[in-house]
Amino acid sequence: MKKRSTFSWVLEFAGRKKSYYVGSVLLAILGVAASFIPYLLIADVVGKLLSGNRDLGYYLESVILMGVCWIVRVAFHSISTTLSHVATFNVLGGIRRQLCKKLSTIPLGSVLDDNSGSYKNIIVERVDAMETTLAHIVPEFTSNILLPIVMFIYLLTLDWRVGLSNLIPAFIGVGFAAVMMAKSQGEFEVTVQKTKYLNDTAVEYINGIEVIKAFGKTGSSYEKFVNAAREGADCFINWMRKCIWWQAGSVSFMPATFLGVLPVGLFLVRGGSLTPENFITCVILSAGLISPLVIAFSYMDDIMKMQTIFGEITEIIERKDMVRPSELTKKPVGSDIELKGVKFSYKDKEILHGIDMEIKQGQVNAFVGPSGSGKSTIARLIDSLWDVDEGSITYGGVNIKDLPLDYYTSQIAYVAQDNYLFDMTVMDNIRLGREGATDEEVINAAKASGCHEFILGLENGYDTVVGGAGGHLSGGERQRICIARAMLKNAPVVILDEATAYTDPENEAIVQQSVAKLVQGKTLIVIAHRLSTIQDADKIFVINDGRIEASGSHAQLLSECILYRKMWDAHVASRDEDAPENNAASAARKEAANA
Ligand SMILES: Nc1ncnc2c1ncn2[C@@H]1O[C@H](COP(=O)(O)OP(=O)(O)OP(=O)(O)O)[C@@H](O)[C@H]1O
Repeated sequence: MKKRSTFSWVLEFAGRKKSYYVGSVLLAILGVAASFIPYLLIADVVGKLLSGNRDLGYYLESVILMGVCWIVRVAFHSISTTLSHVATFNVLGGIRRQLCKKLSTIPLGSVLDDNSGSYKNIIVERVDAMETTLAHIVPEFTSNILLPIVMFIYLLTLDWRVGLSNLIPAFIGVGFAAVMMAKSQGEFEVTVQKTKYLNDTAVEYINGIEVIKAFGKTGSSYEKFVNAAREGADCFINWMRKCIWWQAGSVSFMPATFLGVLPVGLFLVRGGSLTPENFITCVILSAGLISPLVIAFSYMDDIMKMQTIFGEITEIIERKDMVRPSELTKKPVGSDIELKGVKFSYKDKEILHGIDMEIKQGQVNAFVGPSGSGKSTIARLIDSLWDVDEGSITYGGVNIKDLPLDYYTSQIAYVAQDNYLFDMTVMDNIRLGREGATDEEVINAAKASGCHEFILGLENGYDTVVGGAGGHLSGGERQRICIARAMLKNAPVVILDEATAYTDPENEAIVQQSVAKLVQGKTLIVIAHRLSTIQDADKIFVINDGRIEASGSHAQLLSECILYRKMWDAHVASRDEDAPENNAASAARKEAANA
């Protein structure tokens, strides 16, 4: 596929503000015209002075005209820069929106493969870093490149030989700049990688600070961060070392137009083929070429940085989405779920080696098996967080790949091991379960999931803002809020991945009661390590090393499956307080019987 240019991405992200960039360029061009006129006036004034003109009025008019041109130039430049800033903020907003949207449409694995710090770095800092360049480059690069071009063409019309002589030092300077760019492109990418690594290490250090303190690893973890900072600094220094001399050569020669104009011009004046007036005009115009060129070339470095950042952004934006139709064309019948020959790998490691299972509507199903056997992976595939590599998953007889993502996600309520709470109020965190739910509905869901009382006990009740990832709440409280969220969603299929993982024995009964209410009349898939919590399930799947070892009821498996029996014996031996009433499946049954 042909690689899109940074320019075309910028225009796409600018959206309806594209015309602002166009306006910015047009005004920059008008600004160039206003900047050029004073040079013509100066040349004319010098010519008149040399010819002995003593008309003061003429000189005064010229000075006023130059002042007007200056004001017009500043006005055009300001408006041009304003327009370009508005368009640029649109571009940055567009990029951030598209990046965030993309993270929700690509498979979860594609997101998890990278450190969360790198995403934060790209979405916040890297995008921010483009602001100055992008906003200034359009008006300033345009005018600073255009003005010397216009002046150069005028110089050629005055005397083509003197005009061309301007290019001698410029060519030498460009040669230096080309070498510098060739040398620094690779180096710059390394510095970007190192900076990213430094950022990731900092985020890791902050996220893991609790573990670091608990295990007394402050020194070693800090060392990793310091090393990353040192490597980052070293590669910047290395980069500078490699290009500093070339950069010095470039900035020394590039503006030194007089190195060409003076000897050539003097030679021509001496030979009589160039008048002294034209020679002075050429020298003035040549001097005027310098500063805009220097400014224009100072943007080269920024352009390169911007290209690298765009490379990082587009790498994410061009990732393959989970392909799903936008319209519901095949309507599922019921909510049976069937997996046929499902294979799945994380990166290159195959985790599921051909899973076949049927999950019947309204039944309680359980996944049990050793840690790392693939239980959560199956649950995530059913929840469509990843796509299967081989085989299929159907919902109500329709392949889930043929169902719109919005529709399918509305059918499944997934309570994961570590459900995330956002840094917003408890009310809004629960409301995430169903957009538009009223406060009353949220409170009812909280009551049903047994968290109403503890929420009322919080500082500001339902308006209490929980910390990032729910850090201000206990594990059990977070879990109950997540169950309330799932309850509010009221989806026909409920997946509970270790729903009681964080719960102490006292609270487990409360959570189990909430779960029982949540799953009433629904298809339940529960992943549990405590086998007593699922012994009344309609169907238990024993997963072992990415395969289904056996399936059936608790009684069937006890007599037919050695692995299950071993797990049960181990559980019974370790269990001391799992009472039958603390049991998700049996509690669900009791609720169903009472209903
Ligand atoms: N995002 C990931 N990237 C790479 N490997 C992963 C990822 N998630 C899980 N795995 C690996 O896949 C295997 C199955 O993991 P999974 O979480 O499905 O097992 P599990 O049976 O649910 O385990 P547990 O009972 O301990 O939660 C494990 O070896 C795990 O290390």
